[in-house]
Amino acid sequence: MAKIRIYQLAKELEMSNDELLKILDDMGVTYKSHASTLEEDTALAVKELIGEQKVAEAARKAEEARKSIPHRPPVVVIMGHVDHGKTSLLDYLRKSRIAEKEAGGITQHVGAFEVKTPGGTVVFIDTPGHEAFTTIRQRGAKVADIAVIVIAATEGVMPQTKEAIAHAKASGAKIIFAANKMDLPGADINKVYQDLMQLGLVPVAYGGDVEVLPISAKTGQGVADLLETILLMAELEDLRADPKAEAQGVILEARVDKQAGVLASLLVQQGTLRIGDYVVAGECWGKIKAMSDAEGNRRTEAGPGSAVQVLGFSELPSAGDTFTWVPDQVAAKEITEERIEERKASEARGDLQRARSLADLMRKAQQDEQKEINLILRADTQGSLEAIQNILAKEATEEVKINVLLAAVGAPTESDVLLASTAHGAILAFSVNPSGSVKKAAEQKGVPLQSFRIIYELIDEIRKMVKGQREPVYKEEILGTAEVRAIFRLSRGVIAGCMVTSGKVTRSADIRVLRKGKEIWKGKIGGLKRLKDDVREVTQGFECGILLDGFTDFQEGDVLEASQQVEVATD
Ligand SMILES: Nc1nc2c(ncn2[C@@H]2O[C@H](COP(=O)(O)OP(=O)(O)OP(=O)(O)O)[C@@H](O)[C@H]2O)c(=O)[nH]1
Repeated sequence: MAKIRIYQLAKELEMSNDELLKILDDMGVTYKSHASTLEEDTALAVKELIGEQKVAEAARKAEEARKSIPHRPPVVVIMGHVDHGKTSLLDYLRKSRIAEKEAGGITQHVGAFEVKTPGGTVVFIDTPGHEAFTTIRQRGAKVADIAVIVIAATEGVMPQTKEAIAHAKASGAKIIFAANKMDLPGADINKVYQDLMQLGLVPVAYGGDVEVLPISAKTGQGVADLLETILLMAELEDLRADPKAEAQGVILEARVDKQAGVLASLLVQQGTLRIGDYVVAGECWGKIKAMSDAEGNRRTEAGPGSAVQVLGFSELPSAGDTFTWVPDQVAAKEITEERIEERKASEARGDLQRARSLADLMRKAQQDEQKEINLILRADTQGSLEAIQNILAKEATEEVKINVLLAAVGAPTESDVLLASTAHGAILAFSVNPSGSVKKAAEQKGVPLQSFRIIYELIDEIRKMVKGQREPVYKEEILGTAEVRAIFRLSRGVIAGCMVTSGKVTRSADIRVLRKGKEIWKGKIGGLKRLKDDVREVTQGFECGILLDGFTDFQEGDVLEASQQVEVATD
């Protein structure tokens, strides 16, 4: 930028001459009039200053806009080891809520309920345990802001307590511990403190920042303090939601009622849902015909933090799907149809890339530029677990952080698979055998699960994973061949009508076009059809239509050779 006159710069910066002159005064720049020329350096400095001011102004406005959005109640899930008192605590909270109401108040299960306290409202997810929570999380929806993990003070931290901590951490929820059963003579809160310390969680009572509240779900002792702590934590989190926004939230549960039809419980997270609104959730849509809340009251609208049961979905939505408001039926139908099409196309393409080993996971993580690898460790003894964790700590590098979600004694469980699947992690098992059902679950969800018997093999695997040494070696495997018998020129491309003459042709295969035995093109398939349907593969003896990605110049008699790259074991 060369020299510039003040009025020119003012025009460029879309401000008045006087405004710019004032800025120059503040900067200590001397001038005669608005027609004076500014040195290049000065003009640049002015521009920079104005730029900074604009950014600051935009940030201030954004913050102001955020602050004008009202607070919303925190959503809490209760987790913990079996029999530690999750259901009892939920029951107590539910009852205390009804007690305030007139006698005879009925409740209905709508997936969540509100507890009103003088300090504010708290929404509790009405299903204890992490299964429900994780199923919801699996679909990518964040439901709970805070997890209350119940620990019986008569027993202390138990295996599922650790699992619950891992689940809560993986979801990004804040954690509050409730040391339960304090009414029993055997209760010892110090044991709970010490057990938590062992996990690296330092309770407030020991100078740390981990909240541990003594309660009794039976007598209700401490429950008010627990609610207060939840609300305090929520205040720090500054949770807000705009009731005027388009309604959006999560499906908590759904079922078919023989008389009423599809009943879906949902939690409104943003905006206000009203009778007559159209919504889409996954591949389903609905027009809200009726809504009712946990008190059994009919509702005409539901704002942020409300859990309601709604009537009006066309089909059964899945728990964990997010729902969003759409303007009308046309939009609702179009969006869901598009989603169904997309899913079918991706299934036909065989898109679902699944990591099968740690090395796969590592590579995928690198592709996604993910810097953390999430692992679940399972071993036969505490000693082996510690040894493995020490090794992991040593092997992690600047680039690759290893995050142990859960390290526990015993065989991997289905809940581990859920956790790994939500966190895109892997399970390493040492000297423990995963059951058949767990292996199957891992397979289905695409979670790498590797078992080791010899510690050095496990160390080796971890090293390779971290150092990314295990460069995959691929070899080509011929799947089959198809012969071009007819050529169809359509608006969307040229389709080769083929007969599969050997093996099979799959949608994801690499294709070589051979003419008189010579390769004339190589690439991918753009579409594979049997009759009118998109298919994943066609086997020998069947006819199919093949559309290639970037090749249209077919001739009858051309041979399409399908192959795929397979990874060769290097050790
Ligand atoms: N004395 C006493 N007993 C309690 C308390 N909380 C729960 N219990 C009892 O402990 C047992 C287990 O409580 P639940 O609430 O069913 O525990 P849970 O964690 O929901 O158990 P699962 O649903 O099986 O995982 C029941 O017999 C309860 O009555 C408490 O604060 N004090």
